[in-house]
Amino acid sequence: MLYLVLATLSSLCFLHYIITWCKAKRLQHTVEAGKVPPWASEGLPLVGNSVAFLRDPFAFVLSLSSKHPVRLRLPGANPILVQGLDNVRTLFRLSAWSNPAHAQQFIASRLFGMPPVASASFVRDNSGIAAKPKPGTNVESRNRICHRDHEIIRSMFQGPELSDLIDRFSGLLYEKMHHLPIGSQWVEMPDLFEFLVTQITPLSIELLCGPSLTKVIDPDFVRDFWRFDSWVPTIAKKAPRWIFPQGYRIRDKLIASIKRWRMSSCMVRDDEKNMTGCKGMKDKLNLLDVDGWDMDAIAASDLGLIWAANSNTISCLYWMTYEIFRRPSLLAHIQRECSESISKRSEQLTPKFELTTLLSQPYLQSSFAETLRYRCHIFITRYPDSDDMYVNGWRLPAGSLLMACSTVQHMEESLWNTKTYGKQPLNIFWPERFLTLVNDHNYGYRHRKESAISLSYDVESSRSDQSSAPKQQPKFTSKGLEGVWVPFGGGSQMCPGQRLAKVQVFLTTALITTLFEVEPSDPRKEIPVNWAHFGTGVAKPAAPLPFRIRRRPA
Ligand code: HEM
Repeated sequence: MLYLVLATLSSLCFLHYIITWCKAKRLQHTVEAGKVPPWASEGLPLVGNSVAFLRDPFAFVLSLSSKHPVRLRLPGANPILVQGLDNVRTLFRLSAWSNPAHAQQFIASRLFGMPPVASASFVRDNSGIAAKPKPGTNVESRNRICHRDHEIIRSMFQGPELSDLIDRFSGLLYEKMHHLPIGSQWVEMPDLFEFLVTQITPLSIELLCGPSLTKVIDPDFVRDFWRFDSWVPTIAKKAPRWIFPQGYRIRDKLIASIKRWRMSSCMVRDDEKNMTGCKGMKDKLNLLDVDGWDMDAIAASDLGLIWAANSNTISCLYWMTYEIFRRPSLLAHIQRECSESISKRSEQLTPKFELTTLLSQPYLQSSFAETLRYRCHIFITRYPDSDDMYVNGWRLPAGSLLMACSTVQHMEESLWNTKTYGKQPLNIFWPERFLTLVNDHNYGYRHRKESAISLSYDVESSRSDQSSAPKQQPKFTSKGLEGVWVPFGGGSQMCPGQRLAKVQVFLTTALITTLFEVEPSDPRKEIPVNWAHFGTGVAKPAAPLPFRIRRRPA
């Protein structure tokens, strides 16, 4: 009897799957303008795509057709996943049509604990992010939170304050690396991720908030910050506080520390103001005049910014150093490029790098690009709230949550050259994907017959592949990657911190590879990914990577 019930149920599920699949296919081939995307094929009638998504999100998004948008049935939301290169490009181009306020409200209150009375100010403001309010809106200028927040962030990370931030980060990093208590003897370390987190996070936080938050107010802040980071997927899925009190308790503690730091900064004498953080963080205090905002709201918003500034960048730094140190020939290229970038005015003990030269080195650039291609799994969201959005014949109804997924673009075979002339499949880290030879117009990553470089970078062969090194100097290229390589999103809402992230990752990699020898305990060990974080940004490792380290002779 049980078998009969099970057999009937699975037949029904299969039938349901076939019906939704056929509907999707029929719609895909319909030419009528303004068709709404079909539902993705689903196995179980009531739970939609939730089970498949929660069980293995990576496999799930790759199992969907990658050519057209589909509607998903997920827990608590029915977003439209925008797929297909032209559709993703159009979505990014139409970013200004979508209203980021809803995502901002969700992220600020749900993820970073902003009181609802303050986070509601985002959706009360329908005047848009531009300096000029949208026609027909009538929001008081002090309540134009979307525009004011956007302006503070833009001037901090893309405007005049950026070069100051870069200089300060460089200074802090040189100091840190010079004084790291590691000498000429090997030191065994339990985990590369923990090492980078402990060394680099305090610098990034000091850059924004000055030294007192992590040194005086709360010496456990960095440890708690990364504990909170591990709870982000759970909290983002609206898990209730009474079931997971620990994650919320850590968040409350971080917010309380930031609030104490904010209060203490207000009392600092004028001649000590440079100890209280960067200009942008001070400008954020002006938001206290927005209706509903108080110091709790500012502290929650600060936590969001500290998270945005650390979580992805340090994870990217980890995967990039992990790949470099397990591939001796790649390490040799990187060390050569770093040595070429050392400033002539450098002292012997602490080499200083010419940033412009460092940032344009081909192997550093291609390793960074490939790390983000391979390891970044982020949902980039857009929300058309008042009008339907039209994307290449598809009508995306107003009020729908639209998502593009970096994984879909980064793993789509038809967008990348993987087959010819020794090129590597997309499930392998291979920086040469982004390299081409000078005077060769057949770009490495695109699907073309001729290939630029055919180096093999698997761990096995990397120890002996020096002989196959290209005779010409390779060149980094990212031409034509709009909508294909999307770790920083796209269009007018693209990540404002990408320049700073690049400087932080390049400079830290340069100093570590120049000053230290680092040996993973087992270079062949593939570090598994913690898929719970899928959709939130650069992947987190699911296992420690023990290594040993010693200072290289000067
Ligand atoms: C490898 C490192 C990073 C990655 C992969 C990354 C990725 C992203 C992505 C995909 C978005 C959404 C873009 C869109 O909607 O089109 C975003 C937004 C944002 N990122 Fe980054 N990011 C990184 C580093 C940083 C850094 C270092 C900062 C600041 C110091 C930063 C600050 C922000 C902020 C404030 C936003 C929200 C912007 C807004 O709402 O207008 N990010 N980031």
